[in-house]
Amino acid sequence: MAVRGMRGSHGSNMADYVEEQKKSGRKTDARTVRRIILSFKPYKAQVILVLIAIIVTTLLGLINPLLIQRIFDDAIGKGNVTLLIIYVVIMFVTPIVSGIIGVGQSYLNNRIGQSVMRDFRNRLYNHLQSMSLRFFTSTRTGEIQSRLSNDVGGVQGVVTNTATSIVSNLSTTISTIIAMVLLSPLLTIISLGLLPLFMWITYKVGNVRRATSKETQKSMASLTAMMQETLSVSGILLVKTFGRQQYSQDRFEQENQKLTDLEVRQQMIGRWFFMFIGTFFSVMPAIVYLAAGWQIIHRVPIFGAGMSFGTIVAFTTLQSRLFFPVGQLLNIQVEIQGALALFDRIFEYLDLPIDIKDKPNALQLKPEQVRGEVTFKNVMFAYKRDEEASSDKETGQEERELVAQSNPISPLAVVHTPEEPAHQTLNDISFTIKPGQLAALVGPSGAGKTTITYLVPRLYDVDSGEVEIDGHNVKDVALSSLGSLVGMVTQETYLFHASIRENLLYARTDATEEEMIAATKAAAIHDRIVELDDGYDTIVGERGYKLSGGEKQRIAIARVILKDPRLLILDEATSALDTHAERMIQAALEPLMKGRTTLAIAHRLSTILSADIILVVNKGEIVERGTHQELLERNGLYAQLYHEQFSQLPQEEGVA
Ligand SMILES: Nc1ncnc2c1ncn2[C@@H]1O[C@H](COP(=O)(O)OP(=O)(O)OP(=O)(O)O)[C@@H](O)[C@H]1O
Repeated sequence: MAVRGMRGSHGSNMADYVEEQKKSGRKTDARTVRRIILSFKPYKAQVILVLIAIIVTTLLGLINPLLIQRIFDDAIGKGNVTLLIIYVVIMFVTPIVSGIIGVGQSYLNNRIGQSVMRDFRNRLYNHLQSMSLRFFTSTRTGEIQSRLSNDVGGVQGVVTNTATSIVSNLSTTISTIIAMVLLSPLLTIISLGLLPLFMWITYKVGNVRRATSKETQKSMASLTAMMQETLSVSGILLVKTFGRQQYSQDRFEQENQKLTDLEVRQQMIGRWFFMFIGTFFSVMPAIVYLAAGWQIIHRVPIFGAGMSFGTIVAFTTLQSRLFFPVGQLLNIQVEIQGALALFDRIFEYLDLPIDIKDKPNALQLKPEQVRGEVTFKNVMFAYKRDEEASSDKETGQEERELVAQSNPISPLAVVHTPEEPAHQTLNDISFTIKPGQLAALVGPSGAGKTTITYLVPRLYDVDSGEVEIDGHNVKDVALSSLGSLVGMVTQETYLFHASIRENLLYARTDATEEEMIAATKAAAIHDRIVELDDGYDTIVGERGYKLSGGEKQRIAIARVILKDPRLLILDEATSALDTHAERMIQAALEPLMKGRTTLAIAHRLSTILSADIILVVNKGEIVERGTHQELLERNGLYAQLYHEQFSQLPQEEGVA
């Protein structure tokens, strides 16, 4: 198993876990099993009820075979009709009672099993929601979805049926064997002598099944990721505009074929073995007839037990009763081994350490009490090498390289050699933005502007130095509190596949209709929305693709206006809009920036002209700072950027 992805401090828990797993497969198995059992704890009462039901039905199941002996030897043998009728009535009633209990038991089974699955899905989803951005930038979305759906779905059968199936089959087996021993120890030894051998082989088959199962899930995740990447709006756009349909299809078909082969292999593992066991159990009665017949004909009571016809019939009936549960138990063992692999994958995600979380007693800052001063003090930051940051430990270097060759846009495609040092993204960044001020970040592409903005709402944590809001280190502030203080308008607008109203109210579910309309009016989008067929109830496509770029941006701006954050982070879109659309955006932004501290990655002349302070970023450092006039006079990088990029922009845009 590739474990490279889990090196470094962020992955140390996982690395230990995997190391341990390698060292002692059995110990981890025990640990996995213990964790699975723990997940049943909230349903203890129901589990006990199921156990009782199982024991009762098992005992009921023994009554009929044992009665057969009595019917032959006591009732028929001695010509007692009354006894015969009594026994027959009992034989009628027992299966009915046991059947009714069985129905109740399977209802409980499903209830418990499904509840455990629900808990797993909830835990996984909640845990993943708490993971930092770092995790999502280094893991394929499809991979995450696959764990939530395929893996959890894969263990469903085991969780709903296997536990009870084990108990019920085990108790049937044990009780039947006891009854068999009571009838004839010799015949029991003859019939069951090979059982230990079967068990051992089954264990081996199970191990192979487990390995294949892990492979299969990996392949399934890969397929899901591929679908997710190429069948999304952006993905299909890329495929079509590059004319790479054939290439995508080939890649998909290849992985799909691999999955098919793996599935077939998984189903076929141990098939021969189970055929052998089946045959063995079918011919066993013949051997019993031979051994028992021999005893009766030659009148040789071995182990002191005399053999009767009743005993032979009862014994073979018991024996046939044994075939099903033993077969099931052997099979279950194999299935459990497979399921353990899936549980390992689920637990792996649940064990991922959360790197950005609240301190104990984290500060809750009330938005109305926050003045909105933002300070960076000697901030150092580097994106961890992908290897360290990646939580996707299944994806080793080889796979990354493969992905890189086949899909250069995948986040996994970043290939680093282990010797490559982490690149310092931000170096000694210090600045203060006073309450209500507008600070504009300007600088060449890749300079680190976006990264600076990410540190304010703690999407990433600084390596050293401090980021403060009103003098409080953001690391001391509760994340939920930061979330309500900071509003972000990103370059790429993300809208849910829902109505415009729902998308707007996402910012504040309790906003009134008037507040919502005031926000859309401020963002200069209200008139456009009411023109749409369904007005505010118009459904926007995934990522809002049915709206134009400028409209989407204005909806996103209205959404933030509705949220009314104390601090605004604005990443102005670089995509060129026509002058009219630009003016609309401009009109939308002005009320948004008013009265709150704004940190803007500025691409518009109007924004930099109205900025209280311009911070010029280059290669992770602030190289110049000041107002537009001051910086022009310095004739440094800003002046150069200004002359190259901004001074050619349309004049009206420059009017702040
Ligand atoms: N998730 C990430 N993992 C690793 N490196 C990253 C990540 N995101 C950005 N970087 C790198 O960090 C550096 C700064 O990126 P950043 O996005 O902050 O630049 P920027 O100034 O905002 O650029 P642009 O104007 O093009 O958006 C770049 O070299 C970039 O490649």
